[in-house]
Order: sequence, then C-alpha cells, then structure tokens
Amino acid sequence: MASYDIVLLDVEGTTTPISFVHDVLFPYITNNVSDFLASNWNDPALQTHIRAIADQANLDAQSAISSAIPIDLLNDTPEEIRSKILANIDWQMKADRKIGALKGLQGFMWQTGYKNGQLLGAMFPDAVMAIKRWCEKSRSVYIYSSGSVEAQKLIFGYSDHGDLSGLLSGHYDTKVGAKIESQSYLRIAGDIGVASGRVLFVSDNVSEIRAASEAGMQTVVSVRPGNAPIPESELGVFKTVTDFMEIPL
Ligand SMILES: CSCCC(=O)C(=O)COP(=O)(O)O
Ligand SMILES: [Mg+2]
Repeated sequence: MASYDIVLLDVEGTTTPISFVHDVLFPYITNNVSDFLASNWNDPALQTHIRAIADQANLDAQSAISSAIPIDLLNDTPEEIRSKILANIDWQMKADRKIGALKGLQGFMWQTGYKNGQLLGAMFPDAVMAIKRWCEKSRSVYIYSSGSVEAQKLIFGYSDHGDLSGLLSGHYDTKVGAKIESQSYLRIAGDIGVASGRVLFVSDNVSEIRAASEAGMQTVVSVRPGNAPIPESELGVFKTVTDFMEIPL
C-alpha cells in the first residue's frame, strides 16, 4: 500500500457494528416515530424533513415503486399526511432504504435519543485506536456514510468511547452522491483539495470499495462480525482487514 494523507471511513460495518444500527438505532425510530411526529408536528425543522419525505414519496409513486403512496401536502388533511408519512417510513425502513429523505429524518430523531442518554454510539475499539493513531501521525480522518451528516456527528459525538468529534476533519453523506458511484469519491477528494490517490477509503461494502478504487483512491475492505460475506467473485481483489490496527500507516 502506498502512503496516504487522508482516511475516509464508512460507518455501519466499518467503525460500528451493523447490529448496533439494526438492533438499536432502527428500533429507536420504529418505536418512537408515531409519538415523535405527534409531539413535534409544528416544529419547522421537522416540517422540512416531512416535505423531503413527501417529495421522495411522490417521485417514487411517479416511478411506479409499488409501496409508494403519493402525499399531497396542500390538499391532504394533517391526519392523512401523518398517517401516509408513517406508512412511508415503515416500508422504507423495512427495505433498509439508504435514501436522503429517510436518513435525514432518522438523524433528526436520533438527536433526542443521544441527548437524553437513551442512545450511545457503538464503536469497534480498534477503529477508535486507529483513528487516534492516524491523527497523531498527521493523517486527517473524514467520514462518508449513507447516514446523514447530523447522524454521523451524533454517533461519534456520543460514542461509547466518549466524544470523538474532535478527531474528525469532516463529514460527507449521500448529498455528495451515491456511495457506489465513483464520481462521489472524486467530488469528495476535490472538496478536501487532495488528489484521490492520497485518500484511503475503508468500507464493508465491496461496491463502494470498487467505486472509490475506480476514482483512484486506495481502499481496504472492513471485515467485521455480522457483515455480509464478500462475494466469491470479489475475494482476493481488494485488501481486507478484520482489525484497523492492521492497516499500515
Ligand atoms: C451514520 S449513522 C447511522 C447508520 C445508518 O443509518 C446508515 O445507513 C449507515 O450506512 P453506511 O453507509 O455507514 O454503511
Ligand atoms: Mg457500511
């Protein structure tokens, strides 16, 4: 592996167990969303997320996605809107959809859970050790996740290893582009102001790794308990680690 200046990390399956996302973060949403919408309906910040979910639902309905029900924010009653939004969140979460509107609402809701102590972001200990070592050795660490920037700041800010936010130089979510498109990685390198070859991207998802590699980034696949197995056709194509401290500096 060549030297690198920037480390770009995925979250779920990389710094954080998939089980934490699926068994803690997602149930927090499904268990609380109905009450949360009822209690906070008139909050302008919530209404911004509602509009984004409705816009996405209308796009999905136009694209004939079978579970999508159009939401008419001007003519539906508030009760109709609320119940359609709840149905929409339910199917999107069951499908584990990595789409900006849903991820935005999730991050907004998790804020309450982290701040009141119900949620504590789970980190693999070796990921935290490696992030600290990279910072000590003058590498800058950035995050790129399907989770919203707000959700990323929360999981690292309220982590089971304390507040890690000071170790991170920046965050990207899918506003910069889809994680399986190489253009997204070129945009991130451009935004940081570095040649893509000076960036090391670590993720559990081989399609993301392939896209980053096509953009010229160096890559490592994160192999963690509970992650999806690497497809047989991809075995041996990319460097893999089970512990971040194995990644050379
Ligand atoms: C970053 S906070 C919650 C995780 C999440 O919702 C998610 O979709 C993570 O996807 P990733 O791109 O980090 O695998
Ligand atoms: Mg991931």
